[in-house]
Amino acid sequence: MSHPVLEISSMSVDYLVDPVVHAVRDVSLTLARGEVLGLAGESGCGKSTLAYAVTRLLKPPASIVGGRALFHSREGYAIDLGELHGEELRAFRWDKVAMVFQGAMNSLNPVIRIRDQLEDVFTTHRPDVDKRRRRERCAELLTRVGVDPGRLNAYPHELSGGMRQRVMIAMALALDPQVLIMDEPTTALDVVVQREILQEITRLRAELGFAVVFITHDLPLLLEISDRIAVMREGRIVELADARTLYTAPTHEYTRQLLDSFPSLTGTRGGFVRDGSQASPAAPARTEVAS
Ligand SMILES: Nc1ncnc2c1ncn2[C@@H]1O[C@H](COP(=O)(O)OP(=O)(O)OP(=O)(O)O)[C@@H](O)[C@H]1O
Repeated sequence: MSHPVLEISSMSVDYLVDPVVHAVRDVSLTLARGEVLGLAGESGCGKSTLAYAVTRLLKPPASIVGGRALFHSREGYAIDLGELHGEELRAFRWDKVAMVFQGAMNSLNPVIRIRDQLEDVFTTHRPDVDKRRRRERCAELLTRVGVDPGRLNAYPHELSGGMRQRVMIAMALALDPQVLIMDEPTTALDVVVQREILQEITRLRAELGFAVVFITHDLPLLLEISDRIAVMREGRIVELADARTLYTAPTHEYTRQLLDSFPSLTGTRGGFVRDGSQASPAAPARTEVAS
C-alpha cells in the first residue's frame, strides 16, 4: 500500500484475568493516508481493545503481549507508539492521532464553558498561539463541525447530545491530527443526528486529509462511509476488503453471516449507497455471489 499513516503489526492483547482473555490476536492492519477504514464485528470481538492498544490507552488487567504500531508522519518520520511515554505520549494523542469515543460527549466538564474547554487544548498544546488567535480558532472549529460559534459561551448541559458530540469532534480536530480514531462515536445519538455527524466527518476528511478508523458493529453504516472494511471476530481480522467488494463478494463465511444479520442489506439489489451514488448495475448483487 502506498503512503501508510499507521501500521499495526501482529498486535496481540490479553486481559490478565482468570482465565486469561485473548482479546486481540495477532492483528496486522495498515491505514493509508486519508482513508476511512471501518472496523466491524460483534460486541466483544476486540475492536475497542485494539483501538486502545494502538493509542496506548489500555489499563491493567489489559496487557499488550505482542506486536507494535508505527505511525508515519506526513513530515516523513516514523514513531513506534510503544516507545512513547508520559508527556510525549499525551502530546502525540492530540497532535497526531486523535480519538472520539462513544461516551465522549459526557467527558466535557459540566461546570466549564465550551469555549474554555476548547481553548484549553491550545493553551496546553500550542502555548505559542496568542489569545486572539486561540479564540478565532475555537470559533472556526465549532463552525467546521456545524455548531454555531455563538454557543461557545454555553455550558455543556445547554447543548443537545449531538451538539456535545460535535464539540468533542471539534476538539479532536483542533490540532490537525493525521489520524482520527472513532469508536462508536454516534451510537448514543438518534439516527438523524448520527447521519448528519457522519456526513460532517466525511466532508472534513476530504477537506483536511486525515485518515479515519471508524469502529462500530453497524455494518450498513460502515458500508456507506468506509473505503475499506476490516471484519473482526474473536480477536482476529477475518476479512479485509474495499467496502464494495466486501458487500458484493464477501469471502469469509462470517462476513456473510454478519451481512445477513442486517435485513436492510439483503435482497437482490441491496441498499449499497456511497457518496450518494447507487451501486453500479454491473455489480453483482451480494446474494448472487454468496455460496
Ligand atoms: N477489563 C477487562 N477484563 C477482562 N476482559 C475484558 C475487559 N475488557 C474487555 N474484556 C474482554 O475483551 C474482549 C474484547 O472486548 P472489547 O471491548 O475490545 O470488544 P468490542 O468489540 O469493542 O466490544 P463492544 O462493541 O461491546 O465495545 C471481550 O471478550 C471482553 O469481554
